[in-house]
Order: sequence, then structure tokens, then C-alpha cells
Amino acid sequence: MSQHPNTPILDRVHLPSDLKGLSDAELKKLAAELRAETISAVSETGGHLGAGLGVVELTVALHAVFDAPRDKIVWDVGHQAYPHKILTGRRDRIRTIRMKGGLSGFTKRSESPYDAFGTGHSSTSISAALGFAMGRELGAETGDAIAVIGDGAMTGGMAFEALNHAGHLGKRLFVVLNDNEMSIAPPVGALSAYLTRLYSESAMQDLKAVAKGAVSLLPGPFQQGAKRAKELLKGMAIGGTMFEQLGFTYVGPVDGHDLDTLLPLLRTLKARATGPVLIHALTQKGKGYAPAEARADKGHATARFDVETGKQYKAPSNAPSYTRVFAESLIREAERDDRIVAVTAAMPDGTGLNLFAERFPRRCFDVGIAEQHAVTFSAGLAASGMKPFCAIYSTFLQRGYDQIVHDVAIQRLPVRFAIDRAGLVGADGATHAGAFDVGFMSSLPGMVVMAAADEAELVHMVATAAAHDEGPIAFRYPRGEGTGVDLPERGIPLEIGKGRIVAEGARVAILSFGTRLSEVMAAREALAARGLAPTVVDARFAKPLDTDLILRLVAEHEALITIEEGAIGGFGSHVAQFLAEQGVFDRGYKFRAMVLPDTFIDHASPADMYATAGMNAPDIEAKVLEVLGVALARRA
Ligand SMILES: Cc1ncc(C[n+]2csc(CCOP(=O)(O)OP(=O)(O)O)c2C)c(N)n1
Ligand SMILES: CC(=O)[C@@H](O)[C@H](O)COP(=O)(O)O
Ligand SMILES: [Mg+2]
Repeated sequence: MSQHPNTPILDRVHLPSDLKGLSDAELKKLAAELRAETISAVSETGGHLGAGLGVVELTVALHAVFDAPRDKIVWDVGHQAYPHKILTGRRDRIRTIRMKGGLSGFTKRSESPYDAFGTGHSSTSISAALGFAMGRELGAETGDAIAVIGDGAMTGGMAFEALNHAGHLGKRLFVVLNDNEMSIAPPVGALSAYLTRLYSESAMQDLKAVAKGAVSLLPGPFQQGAKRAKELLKGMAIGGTMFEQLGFTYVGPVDGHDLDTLLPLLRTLKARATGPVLIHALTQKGKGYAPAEARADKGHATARFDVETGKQYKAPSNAPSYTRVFAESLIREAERDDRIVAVTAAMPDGTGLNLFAERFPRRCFDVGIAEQHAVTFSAGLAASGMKPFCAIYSTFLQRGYDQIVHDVAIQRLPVRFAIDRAGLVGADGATHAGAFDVGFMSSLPGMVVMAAADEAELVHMVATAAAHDEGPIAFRYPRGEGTGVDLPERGIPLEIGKGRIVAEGARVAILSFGTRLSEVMAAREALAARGLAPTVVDARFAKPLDTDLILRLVAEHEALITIEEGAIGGFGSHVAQFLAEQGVFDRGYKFRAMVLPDTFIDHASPADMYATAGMNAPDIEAKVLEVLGVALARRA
């Protein structure tokens, strides 16, 4: 069907196969339309903007040259995949992204055959792409494997594990290093400096010659006896790039926004590559949208915004965020104790340690996206007598678990783990849920595990951690705003292993661990209408348990219910284990543990996710009635 010449090309593109018939000039026009559509969509939904704008041309070029879904494109982290989603049959749903029932904010296999691999956590793409490549070598029905990994993600250790293995195997694999000189914050580390040298010391390869068919600029494997890329890098001390030392053909640096370069380059590489190839593409995070380009984070994450002005529509906050309360409390403790230092893994702003770094620049370390290193680096700091606060989101702390066990717990080193984003986090969905830290931390001998019920409790827990030198200690708190409770002038160290009674009552005792406490109190209010008034306790500690208090509650109540923002294996499991060992269940004592269900809960608002998990006030009310055998009359 002939289209009106002014019909946007994007209106004609539903799947990557629709790109094959487009000329290079039309592909360039498409890129401009795709960028505009990405900006428009994110302005309505909020989400990750800068990274996607930085890969618009790469997205068009990769889908024009390669043949997804047979060819597997793996987007590292996946936060840059909005343009990819628009080109792969999801333009009609892109304005549902990160919303309940909508598209995931990252790539997700169950969402589309074009999402070759689920991402969300950084630095996994090369490993996954190599897996696809070796599957192909062994006869799987797949084509090429292409990992698109950012300069920030490249600082993740597993990226090097994968490069090392890929270089060893020597099989055809493409790695596009999307180098925009940004992580969430400006990147840290020697690798970033090295990458900068790669394109400051060596002329940007003028690969336009490739467009004329002259391939003389490409490295040796692409033509007999020709000069290798090393000619372009001969000024480098090591004679060739680090990537070549690892067995890759290094191609670059190239302009990652120039389709006149990218298209012929990718076509040539696709036609000729016989082994692993790393294409070093220079891009700009937030490219093509001035308000994003101008921001310090280049528009990494954004609320909904006005396209014309870039002004974000941010709901007014009623209370400081838990993150801010943590950071300000830590600063106050650090003013009194110069042994306190802080460690973040590429999340200075997300953890609030950017505030700490402003105050104590020499005592704050951003190690890059390197959680394993962050943990053992903290262990080294503790072993040297410092008081390290290792601030890592619950979900990302999973990356450093062996280091927590082997380097911290076994040696009983007093590392303080500030575990932010505990529980269900909302729009980032299942990959970012802080669901498991209570379980994996409280099973470790000698680990103290706390959860703040509100931001005032968090202030005291920071003080408790600062004072606790006997071994490792962890405290968790959720994403987002606090409850608005008054904050104490100064944190007072809590007695380790002791909970607090929040409300005296009868018949049922609810032992709450963390911020479900507010929902518990709301349920208690609703139960009053039925003449029921449960005792409510803020456990404060999952380890060590307040066993005296638990036994007293058992003695004084018919039933005990625990609740926590975590999966099975955490606080409730430890209470159940303790009661079982005490023989409490032998006499049929009633006990329920409210934990996250044994499933991964998709993105929505945190309240909606907790409703799905059955852990809001109505669910708690129902649990009390169920354990007492009281029928829950239909609520009007
Ligand atoms: C293991 C892990 N740690 C931290 C994060 C948080 N995070 C998301 S994106 C990002 C920066 C990624 O930088 P880069 O790879 O350069 O991509 P860019 O945003 O620059 O496109 C970080 C630290 C994560 N997703 N996974
Ligand atoms: C893509 C990624 O992993 C981070 O940007 C993450 O989304 C940050 O989460 P917060 O928004 O909770 O800081
Ligand atoms: Mg980057």
C-alpha cells in the first residue's frame, strides 16, 4: 500500500523485519522519529530516559543489520531498551511501561521474543550472549549473539569473567561497548580513564571509508595481511587494546550516533567476523533532548515531564525519604566518629551517600558497579579498624553474598550494611525487589539484622550500627518517603536483640518486622470495630530474636502472627524455628507468618504490589480473624 510521502516511517515499522526494506537515508529519518517517540512516551510514564536516548542509532542499526529474534540482542541492564521495545512490536504499549499490567522497564523474555534475555541487574549481557553463541555452536537454532553493554556495566566483575571466557573460546560474538562516559553518576575507576584514553590517544576511526567498500581500516581478521587496528593504536603502551589482549577484535572507537558509520561497519562485521568482536561506540546519554543532556544524571531516571520545558511532575513529598534520613543520620554519626567511612557501588545518589561524600569526600568510596568488591573492600576497611557503612540496595546486595559470608561473617568483621530498597520497590518490578535480604543475612552466624519500622527507628538503627563493633550488622529500610514521624535529635543505640511493644492488647499478638507496622496499626483500628485489639510489637531485630518477649507473647495470647517485607526464610521463619524448638507447637499453639508469596511480583505501585502479596491492612485484619476462627463478614 503506497504511503503518503510525509507518513512517518515509524508508522510503517512494527517489527525489525520492516527495517530491511528501508534505505540508509530512511533509517536515519527513522532514528529521529524513534528518538521523538521515546521522549514523548517517557514524558507520559516517567522511567529511564537518558540511556535509551543514547542508543537510538545503535538500536536502529542493530535491528537493521541483524535478524532478531533469531539473532539475539542482549541489552545490559535493559533500562536503555525503550527504543528497542518500540521497534519490536510494542509501540502501542510503550506508554504502559513500568505501570501495573504494563510493559516491564527492562527486557523480559516472557514479554517478547525480541527480548532475548531478561535484564535489570547490570553486567550480565556478555555472559548471556556468550551462552547464546555457544548454544549456536552446538546446534541450537539461534543466529548471532550481540551484547550491548555500557561503560558503567563494564565495571561489573562478571563482564570481565565473560570477556575472559569469550576470548578463550574464540567463537563469533559481538559486544557493543556503549561508552557514554556515564554510569548513573559519572563513572568511576581506572577502566573509565582507560576507555577515555582509547579515544583521546587514537584518532576516531574514520570508518566512512568502509562505506566505500574500503575495508583497509578494519583489523586483520577482516582482510588478508592488512594493517590491524593496532596501527591506529600504536601509540598505546600495551600495543593494542586490553580487549585485544583478551582475544577480541577491537573495532573503534566509533561514533555511536552516526548511522553512516554504524550501518556499513555492522554489515561488514556481520559478513566477516569469525571470532569475538568488541565494537567501542561513543555515545551521549540523553542525546537529542536538551533537558536530559543538561542534567547531571543525563536524564537517567525521570518522573513524568513536560516535553517542551523538561520540567518534571514530582508529587510533593510529605516526609523525608528513608534514604535521606539514613544519609543525614550517618553524617551526624560520622561527625562524632572519624572511623566511620561509607561505600557505595555506583549508587551515590540512590543511597544518599552523595550527601555523605560532600561532607566527607575522603571517607566515601564509590567502587563502581562492583558489589562483590564493595563488600570485601568494606571487610578490609573493617579489618583495618575503620567503621565501614556499606550502602547497597537489597537487590544489588545479592551480587555480593559470598563476600558477605566468606569475607565478613566468618571473620566476624564489623561491616555495617545499610540495606536500602528493602521489600517491594514498585516500578522497577521483580528484578529490583528487596525480597531476600532478611533470609540471606539472618541465616549467618554472628550477623545482627534490623529493620526500621519508620524513619525515627532508622535514626536509632544507624546509631546502633555505628556503636556495634562486635561483628557485622545490617539494617534495612524501604524505598521512598517515610511516615512523617518526628525525628529524634540524635540516634540512641538500641539494645541488641530487643523489640518494643507498640500497643498492648489481647488474644492475638502481631510481631511486625519493618515498615508493615503502619499497616498493622491500620488493621488494629479496623479490628476494634469487632471488639478485637491485638497486641502489636515492633520486633526491630530478626537476629538475634527477642526470645524472652516472644515467649511472653505466647504465654499471654492465643495466637502469634509475624509479618515482614520479605520472602520466606526470614524473620517469621526464625520465630517459627524458635517456637518449634521450644515445643510451643506441641500443644497446638496458633501461629501464622505473613511473608511475600513464593512468586516474583510484577511491577506496580508498592501498595498494589503489597496488595498482590496479601500484606496490606485488610489482609492483616483477615489473618487475625482467620487465626481466631472468626468469619470475616463481607465488607460493604
Ligand atoms: C548489579 C547492579 N548494580 C547497580 C545497578 C544500578 N544501575 C542501573 S543502570 C546503572 C548505570 C549503568 O551505566 P552504563 O552501563 O554505563 O549504562 P548507561 O546508563 O550509561 O547507558 C546502574 C549503576 C544495577 N542495575 N545492577
Ligand atoms: C536501572 C537501575 O537499576 C537503577 O536505575 C534503578 O532503577 C534505581 O532504582 P531507584 O529508582 O530505586 O533508585
Ligand atoms: Mg554509561
